[in-house]
Formats: sequence, C-alpha cells, structure tokens
Amino acid sequence: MASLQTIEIHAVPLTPTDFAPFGTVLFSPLPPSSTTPPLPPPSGSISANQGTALKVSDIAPVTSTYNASPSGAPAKPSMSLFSCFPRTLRTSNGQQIFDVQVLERHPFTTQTFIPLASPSTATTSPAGEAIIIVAPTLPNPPRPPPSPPTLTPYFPQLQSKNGGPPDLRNLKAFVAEPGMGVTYGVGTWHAPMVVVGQRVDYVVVQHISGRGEEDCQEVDVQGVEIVVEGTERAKL
Ligand SMILES: NC(=O)N[C@@H](O)C(=O)O
Repeated sequence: MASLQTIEIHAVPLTPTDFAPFGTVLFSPLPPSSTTPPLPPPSGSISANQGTALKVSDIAPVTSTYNASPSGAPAKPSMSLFSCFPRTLRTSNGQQIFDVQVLERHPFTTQTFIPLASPSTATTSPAGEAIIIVAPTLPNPPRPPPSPPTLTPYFPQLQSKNGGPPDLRNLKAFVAEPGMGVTYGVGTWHAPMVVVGQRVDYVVVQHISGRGEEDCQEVDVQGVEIVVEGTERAKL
C-alpha cells in the first residue's frame, strides 16, 4: 500500500496504442511460428528479397530537432549498444517493486531501443523483459530573471521547447515482452532502461551533438514505486 508521499504505478502490457502519447512500439507483425512470408503481404507491408521477406517501412520516426537547440550546434546520427543487466526489485507486501530514482529526456532527438536476440541462457530461464517507464511533460516553469550576458549560451534547467519537468502523477509503466523495442518521442521523459529477468542487449539509435544538456537532461525522483509483478502479456 502506498503512503501519502508515494505514487504507486502498476506496470501494464506495452501496446502501440497505450504507448502512442510517448512514442512508438517496435515489434514483429508475424507470430514466432511463421516460417514462410504471408502471401499476399498484409496491408502496410510489401514482399521483398525475391519473395523471401516481408518488409514494413518507416516503422518508427528517426527525428532530430537540434536545429532548434539553444546553441544550434550540429548533431549527428549515432548508434550505440546498451547491454542492460537485470535491476534489483524490492519486495513489499508480496509485490515486486521498482523504485524510480531518475528520469531523463533527450530534448532534441528521438531515441530508439532495438533488442538483439536474447543470450543463450534464455533457453534455460525466461528471457529478459523491459519495464518502460515514461511520463508526460508539465509546462515550463516561470523563467528566472534575465542574467548578464555570458559567452556560453544560457540553457535554463529543464526549460525547453518541449516543456518543463515530468508529470509524475501521470507517469506510466509498461512491460515490453522479449523482442519488443521502443522509440521515445523527442523530449519524452523516461527512466533509464529497466530490465528484469535476463540481460537484454539493445542497439540504440538517436542523434547527438556532444552538448551536455542539449543531448540529455536528468531529474532525480523520489517516492515513485512501480509494481512489476503480476503483469499480463500484451495481446497485439
Ligand atoms: N534510456 C536509457 O536507458 N538511457 C539513455 O536514454 C541514455 O541516453 O543514457
């Protein structure tokens, strides 16, 4: 039971519709049992590779709005690898809890997490799942009085074209099944990736300029508990 100072959020299955305010879900349109490409290709897809593949184009945006950043510094596309190890969950009243400590956002870029195949240990124990934690953005707080001009561009804490701090009361937590990826929309507040069960390796695609807070902004969070246990699988 949550105390008065605590926000308790139950993680729910990740679906494209429920996640739409925050970004895009990446998943295969085909069931694991599918061994030949469906013919004719379902709506929204085409046959490719001499008929041996099904292609769905533009499954998620890859967006940069760095041209609107305070410094105007150019950004480049970046692909990195995040090997995410399982988080320690806390047990309380028989429930598995993840305590959110940090939220972050990339104010001028989408960020996509694409899971690679699970490690071979997944054959002996359940594959890793991700808890995708996101929050809407509150309006910008009032601007502080103007400060004397400096040589470096002024970048007020948590002020951006995409709004202000995260709205913790409307934070959401989603359970991504093994194999599902996500694209966080430009400036979407999210927790650093939370994986449970097994390690999950992700290819991460975004833009970067190398300008600290223009690439990533963080806020510390206290009193937000995510109830992980007992979540159901998504029906896609
Ligand atoms: N989301 C996540 O796990 N991490 C980042 O967004 C990052 O840029 O570090």
